[in-house]
Amino acid sequence: MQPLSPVLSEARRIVIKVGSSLVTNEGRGLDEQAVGQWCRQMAALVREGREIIMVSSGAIAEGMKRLGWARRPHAVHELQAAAAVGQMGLAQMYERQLVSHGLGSAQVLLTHADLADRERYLNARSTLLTLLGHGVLPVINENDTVVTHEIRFGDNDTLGALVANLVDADLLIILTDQKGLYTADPRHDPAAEFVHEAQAGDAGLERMAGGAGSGIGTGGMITKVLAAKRAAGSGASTVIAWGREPDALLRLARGERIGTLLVAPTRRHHARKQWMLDHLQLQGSVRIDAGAAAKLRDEGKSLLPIGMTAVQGQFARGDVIAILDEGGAELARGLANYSSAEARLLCRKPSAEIAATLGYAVEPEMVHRDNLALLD
Ligand SMILES: Nc1ncnc2c1ncn2[C@@H]1O[C@H](COP(=O)(O)OP(=O)(O)O)[C@@H](O)[C@H]1O
Ligand SMILES: N[C@@H](CCC(=O)OP(=O)(O)O)C(=O)O
Repeated sequence: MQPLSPVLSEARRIVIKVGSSLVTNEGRGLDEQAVGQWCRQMAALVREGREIIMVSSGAIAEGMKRLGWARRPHAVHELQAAAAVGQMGLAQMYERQLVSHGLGSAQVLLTHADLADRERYLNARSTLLTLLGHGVLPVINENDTVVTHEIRFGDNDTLGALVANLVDADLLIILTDQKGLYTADPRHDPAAEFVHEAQAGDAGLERMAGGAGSGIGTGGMITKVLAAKRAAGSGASTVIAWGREPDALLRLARGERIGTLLVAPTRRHHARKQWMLDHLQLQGSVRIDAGAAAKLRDEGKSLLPIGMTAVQGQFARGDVIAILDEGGAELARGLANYSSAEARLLCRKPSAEIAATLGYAVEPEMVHRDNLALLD
């Protein structure tokens, strides 16, 4: 047996994506038994302190079955109608199964526009982190009924990767109908060899995964390989594994090497920091006092409004801003929770006064420490 992998066993925040063919038993109808198995394992992982987010496909396949359609329609409005019908069944099934294993559940439907817009991105992130903080397991799908064709994620592999980026996950697990990635599509090439491990983003992987999908799902392996590359951008590694492998999730979380592991070349904090440092054009900055600077630098704390002494420039919630020390030297960069206009009103105010000052409070921090990169 291969040695245990710390990339797997040390992952605290995990996004788990399951594809349509698994969830709907190859299109025959929701596979509640399989979903029950994953829910049991996810509940056990949450109890041991891991944070789990699920991305589940299957709405269109289940909707087609409920509507009695044998073939996948091409018209977008028909796909959207099927998704609306099927999503009801998906959500009910997850809720039933998660509750039976003692977990609260929440449905989150996202579109591309939600993640492209800075403010909605931060809102989605806050909501998901709040749900995790309450021990509730979010079950995400694309909001198929409102998206137009051009801006669909289409496959949920991409959505899984973007969610992993959104919440700074350590690991993305993609469960599918194959044991993992092969050097060619095993449905068509009996000589295809299994790939145990590779580096996420390796161009050779994209050539191996060129073939189409199962016919039930939309992506095939190529979207999984590209999802791994995307997830690696924020430092998350990806595992592609067979969803019917007994106790796959528990075994992976113990570090067992099942499936294909696509390792992110850079670790999480480094990748995020690099992303912020790569922002050449900052919209503005906040100046902070010596006490706040020490909290950020020495204790790894968030920046609270009380430590801010001045605000320069024009920026919106979600923009990357510079954080300057008393002398004006750049100390850190981070994502602003409040716009420059709001921040000006919040300077030197305790967080308890944010709501009274602005009429609302989004977060107690000006920049949360998870969204903050200290300069060396
Ligand atoms: N190199 C490859 N290795 C494994 N599977 C491949 C490869 N290339 C194409 N595939 C196909 O991708 C399918 C999985 O993708 P898909 O049907 O979209 O699943 P899901 O619904 O889980 O997202 C497999 O059944 C397989 O036929
Ligand atoms: N949002 C869609 C997912 C589309 C899809 O087929 O995804 P996948 O099976 O993950 O390739 C649904 O729920 O049907």
